[in-house]
Amino acid sequence: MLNVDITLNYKDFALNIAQSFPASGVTALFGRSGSGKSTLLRVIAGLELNATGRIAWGDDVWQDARHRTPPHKRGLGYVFQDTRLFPHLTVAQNLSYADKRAQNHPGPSMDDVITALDLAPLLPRHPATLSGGEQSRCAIGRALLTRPRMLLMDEPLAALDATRKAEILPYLERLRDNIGTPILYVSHQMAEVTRLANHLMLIDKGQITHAGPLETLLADPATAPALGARDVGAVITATLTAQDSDGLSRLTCATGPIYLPHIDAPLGARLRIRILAQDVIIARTAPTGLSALNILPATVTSLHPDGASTLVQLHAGTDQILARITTRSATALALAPGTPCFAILKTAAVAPAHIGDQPNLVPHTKL
Ligand SMILES: Nc1ncnc2c1ncn2[C@@H]1O[C@H](COP(=O)(O)OP(=O)(O)OP(=O)(O)O)[C@@H](O)[C@H]1O
Repeated sequence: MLNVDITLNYKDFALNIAQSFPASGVTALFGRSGSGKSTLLRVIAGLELNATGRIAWGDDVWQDARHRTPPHKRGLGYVFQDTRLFPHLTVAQNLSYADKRAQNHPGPSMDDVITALDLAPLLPRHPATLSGGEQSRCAIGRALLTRPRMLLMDEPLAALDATRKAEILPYLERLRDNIGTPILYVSHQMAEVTRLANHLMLIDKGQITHAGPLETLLADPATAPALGARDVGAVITATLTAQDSDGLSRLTCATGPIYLPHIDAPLGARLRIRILAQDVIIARTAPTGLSALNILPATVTSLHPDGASTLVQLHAGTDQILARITTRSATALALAPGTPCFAILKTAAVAPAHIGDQPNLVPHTKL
């Protein structure tokens, strides 16, 4: 566990953080531009000399009033959007450079990293001959081979276009589930965060406003203002059960089947699906003669009116769903906590980028 209790004052900005960071899985730090994400990473790394307070990794105190552990002795790894690979070295040499200087902590072997990131075909090449996504994979591999206690990733995919990003996200899911190095992941892309993170922290004006398991925070209407109207939406867990001949994939979630455009995953895969609140509509009775295929029985948990629109939190089996409807409709349907209803989701509303593997974490010590 990383414990941070620090203050840092710039002329027009103050960072005030009192927070514990889990030492497993992927913790996403999400906030708008200028909220303090990169500054917090630099404080943890020991690069902000004006930060006051205490930082400790378990019993190992990195900073207090009397002492400050230099950055290179904290056992942290970094990945930035600028990959910073050594241009004169091949991929293999970049990786062995890190391997030879590795910290004396548990961590993945060279083979583990090459397999997880599919680096074998790239080993003889120089960074300049690689695509942006390939360079990112090498940079992540190199950082992991320093066997860090924690990997700090500051918008590592920000320089990539949507296609390259989609290519690299499955590799990051694989790292999360197979390598076990805890990751603190800075992003302002909610789609990326919901694919990767199992823990979420929202930061605003230099303070962490919400922290908790990703599923819980995304289903909490209190976090909606921090996420912004377009990004509000819960995640549900579903199992891929069939590939239908008309091109749809059938999944089973807590309250029954749902159908989505073809998902390229093996049958039985446990998937995490992000459902945006703006894509869900609500009916009091089971609709008939409707084109939408996904009609989930649910119960209203709470209502959160905000002017003309109302955010409705629903329970659908063990899943929670958020729906944004007009306040007029919420009144017309007489919705109240406990009201049984149906949550309706258009099949095409779920973008492929919003479907990922359900996290299946391994403990760090497995390695
Ligand atoms: N060295 C500095 N001196 C003065 N102000 C700074 C300094 N570094 C950062 N700031 C200010 O601190 C605030 C937080 O910056 P930071 O880079 O941490 O934000 P961020 O959340 O990472 O943003 P982005 O998503 O745009 O990268 C900003 O208002 C920035 O202008």
